[in-house]
Amino acid sequence: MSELKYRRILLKLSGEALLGDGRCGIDAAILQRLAAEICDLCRAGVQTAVVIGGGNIIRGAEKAAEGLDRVTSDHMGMLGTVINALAMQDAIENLGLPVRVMSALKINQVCEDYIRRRAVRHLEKGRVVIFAAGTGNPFFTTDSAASLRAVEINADILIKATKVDGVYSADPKKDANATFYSRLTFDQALDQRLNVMDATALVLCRDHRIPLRVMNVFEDGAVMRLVHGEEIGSLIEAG
Ligand SMILES: Nc1ncnc2c1ncn2[C@@H]1O[C@H](COP(=O)(O)OP(=O)(O)O)[C@@H](O)[C@H]1O
Ligand SMILES: O=c1ccn([C@@H]2O[C@H](COP(=O)(O)OP(=O)(O)O)[C@@H](O)[C@H]2O)c(=O)[nH]1
Repeated sequence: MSELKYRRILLKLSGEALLGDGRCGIDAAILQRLAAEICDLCRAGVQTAVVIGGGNIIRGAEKAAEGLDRVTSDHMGMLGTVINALAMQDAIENLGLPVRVMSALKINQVCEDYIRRRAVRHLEKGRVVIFAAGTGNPFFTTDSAASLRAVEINADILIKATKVDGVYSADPKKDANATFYSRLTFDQALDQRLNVMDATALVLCRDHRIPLRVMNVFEDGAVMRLVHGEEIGSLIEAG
């Protein structure tokens, strides 16, 4: 394969993608496949940091709509991301790669606290770093956490691996006539309210000039091709 285009990436994995055909929880085969892809990236020399969502376990806003206090339900959502992160840590470790979960909430009998300088050090040593518990604050999403960590660790790119092939003119799951954008600017995504990522996440990437790729999490080997420069999914850049 060609030279690496990106040497340090922040990979945002959809929590919901871990569901598979189930209604709640983690599909072992999907977890294994994603862990293997992360290991391949690391072995190819890509410093790989990961943020995993929690949509397969709990979404705070949905629980709040059912009557639960919003802050409490967001705390539950963040703990859900820790569960996913621990599962991924185990899967990666079983494939023989060093990996650390770092949590934005303090649960240091379970995993490391998030400390930026330590995270960067882990990456430099070739360890996979999984950032858990989102930003540590309610009312945010793991997409915002992914943007924040990408900026903090100075990632070359943020890759959002999700359930659609990229960014469309409208939600392709709801509008069959939605057209695909292979390239667009953050301002375009914000102005046109292309809800593939929340505004906080988009603004952070825009202001700190971190390019964002949105791609399908179910496409085997796509992240590897992407880090070698192939155009995959949609690229969102500062204008
Ligand atoms: N303009 C758009 N282009 C692409 N996807 C969109 C758009 N608007 C809404 N979506 C939806 O956004 C979803 C991805 O965001 P989200 O639900 O946060 O997923 P994730 O679980 O990856 O965080 C897609 O599955 C898609 O249905
Ligand atoms: O900084 C954060 C990140 C996440 N969450 C909570 O964790 C849940 C799971 O994350 P998300 O919905 O982003 O997961 P994904 O859509 O990526 O699976 C969210 O619904 C929120 O309730 C939060 O409160 N603060």
